[in-house]
Parts: sequence; structure tokens; C-alpha cells
Amino acid sequence: MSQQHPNVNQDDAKIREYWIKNVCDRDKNAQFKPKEIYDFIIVGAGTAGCVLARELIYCIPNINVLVLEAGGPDAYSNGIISLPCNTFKGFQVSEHNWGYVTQEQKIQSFVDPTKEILKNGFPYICGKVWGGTSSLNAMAKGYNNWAAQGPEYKIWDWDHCLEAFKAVENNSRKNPDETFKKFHGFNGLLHVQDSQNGIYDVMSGLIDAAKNLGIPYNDDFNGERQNGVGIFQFTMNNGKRCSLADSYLKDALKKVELSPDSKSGKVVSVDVKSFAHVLNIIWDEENKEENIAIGVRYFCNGVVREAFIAPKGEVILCGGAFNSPKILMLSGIGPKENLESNNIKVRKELPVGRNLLDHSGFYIVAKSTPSEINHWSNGAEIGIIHKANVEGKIPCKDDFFDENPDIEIMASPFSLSYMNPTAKLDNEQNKFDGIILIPSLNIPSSVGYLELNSSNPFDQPKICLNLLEKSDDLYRMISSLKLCREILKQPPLSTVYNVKEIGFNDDMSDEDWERVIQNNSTSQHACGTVKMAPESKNGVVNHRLQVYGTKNLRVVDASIFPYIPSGNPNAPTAMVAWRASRLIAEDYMRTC
Ligand SMILES: Cc1cc2nc3c(=O)[nH]c(=O)nc-3n(C[C@H](O)[C@H](O)[C@H](O)COP(=O)(O)OP(=O)(O)OC[C@H]3O[C@@H](n4cnc5c(N)ncnc54)[C@H](O)[C@@H]3O)c2cc1C
Repeated sequence: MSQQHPNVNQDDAKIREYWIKNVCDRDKNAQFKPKEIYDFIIVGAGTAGCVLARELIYCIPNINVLVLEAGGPDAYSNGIISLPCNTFKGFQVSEHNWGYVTQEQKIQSFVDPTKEILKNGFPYICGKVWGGTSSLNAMAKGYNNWAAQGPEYKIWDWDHCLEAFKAVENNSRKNPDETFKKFHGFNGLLHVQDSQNGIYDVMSGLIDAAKNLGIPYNDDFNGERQNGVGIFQFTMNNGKRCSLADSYLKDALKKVELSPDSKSGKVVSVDVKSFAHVLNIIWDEENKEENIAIGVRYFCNGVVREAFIAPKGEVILCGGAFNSPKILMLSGIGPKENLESNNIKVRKELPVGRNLLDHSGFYIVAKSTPSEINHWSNGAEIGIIHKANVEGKIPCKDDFFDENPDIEIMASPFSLSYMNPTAKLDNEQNKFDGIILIPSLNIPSSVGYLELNSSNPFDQPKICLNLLEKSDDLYRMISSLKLCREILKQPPLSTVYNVKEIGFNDDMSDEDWERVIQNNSTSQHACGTVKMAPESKNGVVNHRLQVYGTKNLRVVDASIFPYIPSGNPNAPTAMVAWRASRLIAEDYMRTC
């Protein structure tokens, strides 16, 4: 018979499972231990935090892990989040969003340098929920750049990264060929599948229209080559969105047992505290010079609490590209000037927040014959990945075969009335079905930054994206938008589906293009703000993701990307977390 202990209820795993399915108590009655001590404290249950929590609990024997998440369980969305079509609706649930808004910026015009252009700020969706802001990308060259930063960075070369990508992925493609098997995993927890219900007819029309222009068909964007037109695979399981919380965190919660080698009644488990906003890192004040992290302060249910790490333990920030740098800065790690101007004592001067990278994107909308598009189907169903022209011209046929594409166009079917059923549309004409194309600059030259506005942990940080600040970025975006318009004019879109692009016209000057694009570009793939690089090259964390000049402190999330992945960042973030779990386990076991 299994050993009984007051802290371990035999039904714990069942209760947790029940709780996962039916969460109704916002931890309001949670019992907090007088002194919370864990081997690892993970801040943030987003993409990285979920993978890391699960991998640590299964990789390292007899540890306990605390995950502190400022948002609540995804179950609170009443299922909205699990609908694949609801990328945007899910986050409109304000509780699930940090509510950050980017800075309005003025930049000099490239077309007419005597003029300034106003770039609008925009609300930046940033997930505050289990699963965080949660497609796959296998661009070997990008990761070899990560590894080229020094001999010790070899652990981030393409072979190591591919191993991690495959470990995380559970791809359910039917009858995969050998090339497909080379680039995909089939035993991980993150479910990836082809569309179960096919795609809308108008979207098939879009594929044919792109082929008419000479764009080759690609049946696996995450395989040998990225360029071409094709149907995306989706991070879904049986037609439902599969976030990292659904896959990794929930699996982590299944492990609850009494440590066999502990007389103190230690419970081996991952504990998640929701609505727990981490304020800053607690440092060992007895060894001030060494910057030893010993725990975190967090705010939960109206009370400030503290959680500590056990000897050999670590604090691991997985707060994402905006919040991990914010927590570091609030804890005295960051650019001297910004910290001092906010009355924060500088513990270690590092370029935290400086390398803010993002894929700028632009929405181009076309009406079509109403085709009963009553929801967003799978969301972005079609991709067109190509090399842009740096002079802003429509790319030529050779560009479509270029092995280094720099633009990804995502295409979704949509219905305006579904997106916003309560909107007072001024006339019937404005109620239409159609297609949205979103060209996104996958290899941008522009770099932004993030700073603190104040020492108040509940204040927004100042987010300066500097999107399209470099002329090549602007002209490549113009090139892709012109290509989108050309595709929309092709049959069968123009003939069978009566597709008409709205918003642009054929007489637009370069100046018009520039103004419209600069005013309305947007983004959602922020990363790089806690750069992994040698300290001499503006790094904040080393190759093992430890923060320079500190002890017991790592950052594991999209903020550590030294260069932006040339594709969607969710899977690369999960890959980083999986690699990090092996590094952390190695270091922990070495000290045993
Ligand atoms: C609208 C939108 C659509 C996207 N679509 C795609 C897509 O289709 N494919 C793709 O690959 N990528 C997509 N992305 C990007 C992708 O989701 C992110 O790159 C990825 O989730 C980043 O993971 P992360 O772990 O770094 O951060 P996140 O997933 O954002 O997780 C950070 C977590 O930490 C928590 N946290 C932060 N601060 C604190 C604190 N102080 N205390 C406690 N908890 C805290 C947050 O609440 C959050 O849950 C999209 C992003 C957005 C915004």
C-alpha cells in the first residue's frame, strides 16, 4: 500500500484534474504555507513556463516547482480560448490581456526626408493566462547564427535546436514521407495537425491565384524549404487549440507524490498559483555584492507574499518579452540611466530591454461573395512565404524560389459581422465576408527598446517598437503589399469569388504607400529584450540563460532570442524552454 502523508491526498491528482476542467475558485481560499520554499520558482505560465515546469518535474528527481502566473486558468474563458478561430477574441477578454499599448512615434520619411510621419501606437495583445501568448518553424540558418556567438554557444546550433523542436512536437500528419520525418516530432505533447475540416473554397481559390503568378506550392513550411504557398498546420488537438497549458502544464500537474528520500514530508509536484503577480526578485542581502537571488515577492488576493528557493534552487523568469525585462529592471538589473531615473538601485548594469525585435505586419482586406463564412475556421489557414524586393517593387518569379524568404503572408477567411457582432455598421454594404491577408516582415532590420515608466510594478512599461524604422524594412513591406494586391486580382478569386481588395488603389505614390504603412503597421511577435549573447556583445544572459552578474537567476522565454526567428515564435519559444530544462537539470545534478 502506498505511504500516506497529510500533505498528499491520494486523490490529489484526481482533484487537480477535476479542478483543471472545472475551475471556479480563483484561488481565493488557497492555503498559503507560512514560508513557501521550492526548488524552482517559475515566473509566468506562458509558452515557455508551461514547457519548463513539465520538463523539470520529469527530468529532475524529487523536486518541487512553484509556478506563479499573473493571469488565471484558460478555463475562465468559457472555452473561447480553445476555439482556433479566436486568436483575437480570446484576448479581448480583458482579464487575459496585460493591456499594454505601444508608444506613438515620429520618424523621418524615407520618400521625402523633409517630412515627418506619425506612427500610431496600438494595443499590443500580451497574454495573461495559463498558456500565455501561445506553428512550427525550422529555419536552420537562423539558429546557426545563435551558435556562432562563441564556442560555448554550440549548444544552440541547428542540430541541438532541431532535437528540441522534435521533442516538443506531436505531429499527426497522415503518411509522412522521410523528408517530413526528418523535420518533425511525433511523440511530444504539443499537438500539431492538418486542418480537420479542410479550408474554405475561397481560400483554395487564393492558393490557385498565387500559383497563377508562379508561386510554387509548399506542403510543409516547417520542412526543407520555407518559400511558396500552402496550407498551414495548426497547433490543435482534435480541432481545438492546443496551448502549451493544455499540453505541458496540465501534464506537469499530474505528478504529485511524496519524495521517497525526504523525512520532512516534501511533496514532489508543480504548484501553480494563479492571479499571482510577481513584483520583483528577493536578493540575499547578506552577500550584497554577489546578487544572489533567493526568491520573489508577489501580489495575490490583495496581499504581498514571498516565496523562496531551497539550496541549489533557482528563480526562472518566463514572463515573456515585455514582462521578464520589466521584472529584471524592477529588481535593479538593467540600464543605469533608466533605473536611476526611476529611483531604482542599480545592482548590475545590463542592456535589459534594448534588443526589442518584432515582425511588423499589415492587414489587407478584400471583400468576396458572401460564402457563409460564419467563423474564422482555423484562423490563418494559408501562408505565402516569399522574398521581397528591396526597392518596393512586386517580386519577380525568381524571388518566389529564393531559399531565403523574408516575408510571410498569413491569410484568413473572415466575416465582419462575426468579428464584431455588436458593431453598428453604417450600412448593409459594410457587412461582408472576405479574406484578410497579413504580410509580416520575418527578417526585420529595425530594432526597438523597452524601458520602465516608473518603479510601480503595475505600471505599463514604455514600449518603443521602432517598426519599419529602417528603409529596407519599409520597401520590403511595400513590395509584399503590392504582391498581395496582384494575387487578389487573379482568377479564380476575381472571377469565381468576386474578390475586391479595399483600402488601396492603383494610383498610389510611394509617399502614399509609406504614410499608410507607417500609420497602420502592427505586430505581435515581440522578443529579444533579454538577449542571449556574450556580455561584451550586449548580452543579458549567457549561453546557459543565466543572468550576468547574478546567481540562481535565469530567463527562459522569447526574450532571450538573440535574433528573431524567421517564422512564428511560439514553437521556437517552446524549443528554448525544452533546451533550457536540460541545461538546468545538468547544472542541478552536477551539484548533487
Ligand atoms: C495575438 C497573438 C497571436 C499570435 N499568434 C501566434 C501564432 O499563430 N504562432 C506563433 O508561433 N506565435 C504566435 N504569437 C506569438 C507567441 O504566442 C509568443 O511568441 C509566445 O507565446 C511567447 O512565449 P513566452 O513564454 O515568451 O511568453 P508568454 O506566452 O506571453 O507568457 C508569459 C506569461 O508570463 C506571465 N507573466 C508575465 N509577467 C508576470 C508577472 N510579473 N507575474 C506573474 N506572471 C507573469 C504572463 O501573464 C504570461 O502568462 C502570437 C502572439 C499574439 C500576441
